[in-house]
Amino acid sequence: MRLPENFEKKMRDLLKEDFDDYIACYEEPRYYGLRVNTNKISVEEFKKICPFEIEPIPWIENGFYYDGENVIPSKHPYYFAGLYYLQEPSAMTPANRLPVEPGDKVLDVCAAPGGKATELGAKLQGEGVLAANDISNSRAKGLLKNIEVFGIGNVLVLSEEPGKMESYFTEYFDKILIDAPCSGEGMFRKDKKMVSAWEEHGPDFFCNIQKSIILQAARMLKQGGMMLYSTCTFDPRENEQVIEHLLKTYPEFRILKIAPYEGFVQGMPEVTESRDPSLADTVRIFPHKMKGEGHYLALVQKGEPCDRVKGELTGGKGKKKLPEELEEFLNDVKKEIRTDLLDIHGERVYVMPAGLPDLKGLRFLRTGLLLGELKKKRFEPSQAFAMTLKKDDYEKIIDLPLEDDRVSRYLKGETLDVDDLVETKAKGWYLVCVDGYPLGWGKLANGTLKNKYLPGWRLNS
Ligand SMILES: C[S@@+](CC[C@H](N)C(=O)[O-])C[C@H]1O[C@@H](n2cnc3c(N)ncnc32)[C@H](O)[C@@H]1O
Repeated sequence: MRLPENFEKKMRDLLKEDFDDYIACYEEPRYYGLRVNTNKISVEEFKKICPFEIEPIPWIENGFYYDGENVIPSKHPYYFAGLYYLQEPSAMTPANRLPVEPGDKVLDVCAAPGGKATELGAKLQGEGVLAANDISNSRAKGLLKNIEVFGIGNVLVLSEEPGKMESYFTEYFDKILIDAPCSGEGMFRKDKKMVSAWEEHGPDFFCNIQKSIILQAARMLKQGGMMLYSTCTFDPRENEQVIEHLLKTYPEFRILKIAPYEGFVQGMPEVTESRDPSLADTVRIFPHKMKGEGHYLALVQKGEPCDRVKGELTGGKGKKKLPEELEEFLNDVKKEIRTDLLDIHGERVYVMPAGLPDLKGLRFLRTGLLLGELKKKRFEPSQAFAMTLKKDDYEKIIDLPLEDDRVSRYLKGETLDVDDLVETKAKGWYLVCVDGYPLGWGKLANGTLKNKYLPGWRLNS
């Protein structure tokens, strides 16, 4: 593989006697990873039903290697059910090592396409709020889709400059992840195009952006809150030196230890001016030391640790009178929908996360969970809502086994005959599942199921 000369020289200086092992890795195949959505299925259960061979990623409890040269997990119905996300193994580490708890207010500053945001959202287990932002509007669309497939409803999806968000969210978040835009040196083996991108915009270009973003994020973090900074690059200017910049500007921050793994390499205080020894508690992932492509992580805390104010975040404005057609639909929903948090904008009905500040003026792709739309005298539930449900959360289910060819026909958008599965007179909105995991809606009449699977998500669309 062709690597730029100045990159090789830099890596030789950085790695010294390890350089030969590192460079030899470029002759090896890349690693493919899959991360289980623990919001929908336990790891144990997933191992039982996984239709292809997987091998545990030793430092990620819900992460597995798969043979990416021979299987395509992105075409499998379980992928459409949001049971897993495909992600390079070292890229699973940042969201895994940020200690998010249910009820936290969490920000992912550079979130698209959602590899880390989906894990942060799963860790919240429906409590608290995930604000997932990406400055690129087109990339934020992919982010929204991945968050919806994962069934994360307590969410804000934004496309903003972090500098603009600051005044809305000053010291608001308990946990922040910054997976910064970077020169991508750790991705050269995975994606050869990264090499020419690096030649165009290298570490010097990115380190100034990273230094701005980390300070902007720092101002949105609560006292006692934790922030994890990560990149998929090796250059010290984008890693230890960015953390040094944060500590210099805001001395109330300190570096925390990251839950260890034998393959992790310590951060390098010697590549900074301050030589602060606590930089050794940051983590470097190198492909010659463990089975992952490459990353850098630093976990920091602002001020002294303090308990999150537990309990209910302030809710909506009391019980609301709901439109009849919505009430009727909700009769079939067995899980609690907080009607005090419902927000109706024209036809669209949302369940908002509790305790949000006024967000007017920010660019959003989604605020809260889109429950569905009020059409003339009827309510149409959304695809996103279907994905947040478990099989037992809804009264009317069509549960197809994986081997049933109606699974792929449903995912392709076809109308299905299901008279063998429902009573003759059954009708209305049905939640279609594969092996008990919801895929989307269908509308039943006379034994025929009209396909309501979201057109843009269909198999082969
Ligand atoms: C490394 S990628 C994020 C990958 C993502 N965290 C994941 O795991 O799927 C960096 C992202 O930062 C976004 N970005 C670039 N500059 C930004 C800025 N100033 N503020 C917020 N996001 C930015 C890019 O559009 C890009 O999607």
